[in-house]
Amino acid sequence: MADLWIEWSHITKKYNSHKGSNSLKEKKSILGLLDFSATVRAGVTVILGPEGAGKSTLLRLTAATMLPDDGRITYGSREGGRFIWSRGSVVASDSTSLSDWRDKIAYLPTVPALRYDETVEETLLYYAQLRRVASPRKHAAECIARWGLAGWRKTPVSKLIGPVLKRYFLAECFVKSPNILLLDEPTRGLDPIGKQILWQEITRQPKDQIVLISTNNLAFAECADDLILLENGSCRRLGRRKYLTASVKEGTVEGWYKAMQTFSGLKIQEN
Ligand SMILES: Nc1ncnc2c1ncn2[C@@H]1O[C@H](COP(=O)(O)OP(=O)(O)OP(=O)(O)O)[C@@H](O)[C@H]1O
Repeated sequence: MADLWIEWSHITKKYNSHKGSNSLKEKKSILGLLDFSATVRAGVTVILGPEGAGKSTLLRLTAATMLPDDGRITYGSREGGRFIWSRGSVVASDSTSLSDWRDKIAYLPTVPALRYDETVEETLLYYAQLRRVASPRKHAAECIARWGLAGWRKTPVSKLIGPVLKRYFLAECFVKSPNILLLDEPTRGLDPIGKQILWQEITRQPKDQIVLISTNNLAFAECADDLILLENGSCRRLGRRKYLTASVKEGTVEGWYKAMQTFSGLKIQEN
């Protein structure tokens, strides 16, 4: 898909939290995103920000697993039309539907919910077939090999644990060959080899794909073409990584993030 983009326009999302005992429950509103506006184009964009800044909220909304309270999200491409939706209503669409766009998205939440009794090989083949990739059997087998999952090929997914399970979930996202790949904290719980594979896989993705990654791992954020800095639910900075990092003497994402921190007291916990 050529010239793909996502535009978030004045997105606000609040969560309701109920505190106290059942009879005296106090309803409290917690800010997820506040008037968030930004646009990303094809390439790898890493979302940074302190704990609770709204990184996961942004990915959830973009994956359309949750509705914003306000604002609109536009998914667009030169050939594939345009799709704009806001609070669950379609504002404008060029012959595409939300489910058409969702089919183009693979999303890895921080805590994936689905666990299958089918084997690693069966599920990855199923997803390759579902996405109608060319030669699905070969595609799934290559994915298994690349993610170092050959030893678990015949293992039911429900029996995987730890870093191997994380590698499987990542392989599942990549096997779908999506146009839009959304990864929430992909390095969390991953072993060093898994991190290396992930880096290779991200950097070898087609350049017309949008890859959005939320991470607290500043070394890993060096894989980005663009960086978004979120603070208190809003976009504080968005720009090319190489220009942003060139503005600090270290020339690294970590150096740039620390420089931003000195102005606002941002704190990040690496994993
Ligand atoms: N399901 C939920 N119910 C209530 N509050 C929530 C929920 N999900 C997120 N929040 C709150 O919304 C705010 C933004 O959370 P979010 O998870 O989007 O931030 P984050 O930047 O991803 O943080 P982290 O780096 O800790 O994952 C936080 O204050 C969080 O506690």
